[in-house]
Amino acid sequence: MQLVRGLHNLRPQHRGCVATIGNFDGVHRGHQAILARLRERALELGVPSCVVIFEPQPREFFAPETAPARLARLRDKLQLLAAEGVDRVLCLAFNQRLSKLSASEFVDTILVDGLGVQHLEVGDDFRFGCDRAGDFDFLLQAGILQGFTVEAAQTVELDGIRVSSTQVRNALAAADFALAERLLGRPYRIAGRVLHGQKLARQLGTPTANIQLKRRRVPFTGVYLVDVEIDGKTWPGVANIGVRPTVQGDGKAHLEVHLLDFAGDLYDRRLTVVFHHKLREEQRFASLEALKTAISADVAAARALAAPSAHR
Ligand SMILES: Cc1cc2nc3c(=O)[nH]c(=O)nc-3n(C[C@H](O)[C@H](O)[C@H](O)COP(=O)(O)O)c2cc1C
Ligand SMILES: Nc1ncnc2c1ncn2[C@@H]1O[C@H](COP(=O)(O)OP(=O)(O)OP(=O)(O)O)[C@@H](O)[C@H]1O
Repeated sequence: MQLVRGLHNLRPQHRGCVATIGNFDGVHRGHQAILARLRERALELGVPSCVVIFEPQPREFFAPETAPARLARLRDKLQLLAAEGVDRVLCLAFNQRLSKLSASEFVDTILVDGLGVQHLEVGDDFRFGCDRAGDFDFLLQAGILQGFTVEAAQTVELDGIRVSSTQVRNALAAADFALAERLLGRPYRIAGRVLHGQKLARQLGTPTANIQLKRRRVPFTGVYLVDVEIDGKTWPGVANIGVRPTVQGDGKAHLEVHLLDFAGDLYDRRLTVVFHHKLREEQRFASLEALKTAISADVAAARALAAPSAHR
């Protein structure tokens, strides 16, 4: 899959494609359906498929404080899109200039002049352009005038509710990982490389692998029973995801995991954490001693749940 960053990096050979536009945070089952249809249309027309995404996402640009935490960072989104058979991603910087483009300027500069789009696949609720003035009907009309077709992707619902990134976030916040898995079509995972921490954990009696998150905010916090995948092997563990209020870190989100039955060096290794069950909220303890006692109880609780006889 090819990544093109910015309109200015589009070349004449990039013209002619089928495209879709959106945030694609999490690449959930609704997204997967739209991408499957896009792949079909690309094959029929004999042109590449292109997904147009924005960085930052529009809500993060307009309201950085209240925009929801991302389900996945850009690197993971690109991997998921590649796995869905997308040929090309056009990643546009969402800035003042882009936010001011009217719906027709958006169509002209990005879709027609930039991509030479032949077919556009979008959800029927898709809105775009300054003040979100452009909608599906606007695109249909523009397509008739400018020579491209537009199709509304079939809405994917689960139990009567439209699948959306918002619904996945809500499921995760409620620690309903089974629902998140049904919405995503795969378990929710966070992957990253193991960094050196403050080396406090050993003093606390529970060695932890600190996984680099490369983002300030995460969609949920707390202490969880997890599985950790390392080079194709899976280990049960207990994880804390949050800001670690007791040790007053840097205010950034951290993901730390203690593997129940593993001894060895994990520094620099790439781990994938799969969340199963919430044990408790992250707390601010009065002392490190109190934190140590709580972590021992977490490990015991995780062990009981992870035991082969326990059903999870
Ligand atoms: C199972 C588990 C539960 C944790 N719960 C909390 C918590 O409730 N509050 C908190 O401030 N830190 C919590 N932590 C994080 C510890 O503060 C952290 O592991 C410790 O500061 C060591 O950090 P270091 O690895 O960077 O040295 C938890 C860690 C683990 C492994
Ligand atoms: N359940 C769905 N069924 C069909 N198409 C969908 C579904 N969800 C999103 N889409 C379409 O996929 C494209 C990308 O969607 P986008 O990621 O912007 O929204 P979303 O998943 O609904 O997220 P949010 O909850 O943040 O609004 C859009 O064209 C959108 O209409």
